[in-house]
Amino acid sequence: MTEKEQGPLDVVFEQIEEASRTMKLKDSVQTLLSHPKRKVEVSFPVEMDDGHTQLFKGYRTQHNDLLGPFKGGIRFHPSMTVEESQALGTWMTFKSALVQIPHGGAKGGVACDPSMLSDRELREVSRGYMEAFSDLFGAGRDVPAPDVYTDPKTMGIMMDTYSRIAGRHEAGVITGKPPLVGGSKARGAATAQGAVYVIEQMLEKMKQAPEHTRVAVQGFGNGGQIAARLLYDKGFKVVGVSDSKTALYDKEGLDIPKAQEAKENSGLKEYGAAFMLDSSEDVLYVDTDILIPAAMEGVITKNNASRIKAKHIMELANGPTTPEADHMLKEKDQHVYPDILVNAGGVIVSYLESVQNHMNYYWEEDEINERMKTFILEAYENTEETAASYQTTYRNGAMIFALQKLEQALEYRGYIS
Ligand SMILES: NC(=O)C1=CN([C@@H]2O[C@H](COP(=O)(O)OP(=O)(O)OC[C@H]3O[C@@H](n4cnc5c(N)ncnc54)[C@H](OP(=O)(O)O)[C@@H]3O)[C@@H](O)[C@H]2O)C=CC1
Ligand SMILES: O=C(O)CCC(=O)C(=O)O
Repeated sequence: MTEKEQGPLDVVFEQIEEASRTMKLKDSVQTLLSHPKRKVEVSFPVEMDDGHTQLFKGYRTQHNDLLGPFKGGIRFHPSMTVEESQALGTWMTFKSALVQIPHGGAKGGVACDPSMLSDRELREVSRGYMEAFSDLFGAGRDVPAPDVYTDPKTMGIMMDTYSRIAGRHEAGVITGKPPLVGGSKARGAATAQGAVYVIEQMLEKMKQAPEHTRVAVQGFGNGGQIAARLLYDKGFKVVGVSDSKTALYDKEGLDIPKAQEAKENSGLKEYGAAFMLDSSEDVLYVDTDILIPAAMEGVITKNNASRIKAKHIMELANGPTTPEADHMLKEKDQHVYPDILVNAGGVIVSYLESVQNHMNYYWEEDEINERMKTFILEAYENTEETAASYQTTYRNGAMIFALQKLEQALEYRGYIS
């Protein structure tokens, strides 16, 4: 199989395999921790604006709930499949275990292109998905959240749908809701904010100032756009950004508020033709200290890893780097900070949102961020220490730490002795 054909499920299986081999995990335990508890595929009808009824396919993989209720986002994307939900759900299990929150892993989504749907159609797709999975979801069972092309509004509609079915207010069924209807004040920026804490910690260890640090970001949505802005506000030189259509580059540093305004209006191209790279993908290859892939899986492979110049790759997206690319980058002394650490701010604040929903009492943004920072920086230290003790990569260190926790949970819950 060539690297190009390696899908996210092959990637996550290979990552588990490598970590298990390094820590000499028993085959039987590896098998228990690799396979999902449940994979569900549904079809549900939606009446479209032109009067015809369209069938949509929805997915949810509940990978593992040893440490607590299943947890993980819902993605609306044309390429969504049950295999992708399994891969993403598996990463969620490892992420929750690494950052030590009491949750398991899951992920789901709908195969659709939200940019082609009206607001009403999108609302009906959101309601249809929640209705189809209402038996699986619930606080204490499986608590979804936003992912690619879903947002707080989607979460609010899904919470409302579930509450209607339950016949009572059920804020805790989903996280990432608008704060007015039970959301956390910090969840919107949490994924990016968590990555910023990790980046700042790394720079502190290297004694490097933000002003002398260049960053390029692939993806200009919830994760990428907010990360670019937070880093710009802290004085980093954000030399490159991209979305699915356009990449911008300025070696002197882009004006990120201006790029955000362009994105809000007609698109990143409005920033100026002089700053546009030939293709959106080219943002990966610019001269930068830190590269932040913040879009989709499988963007750094054996076919292009040799073109990456960044010394540090901070995976804000899930699964952007394939195992072969990981090894090529390591050979060139380029460090990959893994997704399950770097983008964990989102799920940590989601967990804190669940806690607030249970208490029905809501903290201020700074308080939530301080709590999240403690979780993510502890995970950073555990990743580094585990990697050092096994003389391996940060990815492998993070995976090993998570496997150790999950193996312990198997024992404590009576599955192994
Ligand atoms: N939202 C969250 O809380 C969390 C998200 N993540 C992960 O972060 C990543 C991004 O998610 P999020 O920011 O929420 O998603 P969004 O939907 O908010 O944004 C996605 C961004 O990626 C861009 N994009 C899509 N496809 C490509 C492509 N092929 N090349 C370049 N850019 C592309 C989109 O472009 P355009 O604007 O043109 O559509 C958009 O700017 C995903 O891997 C997700 O799983 C991880 C943890 C939590
Ligand atoms: O906030 C959550 O519960 C999960 C977010 C997510 O899908 C992810 O971390 O990939």
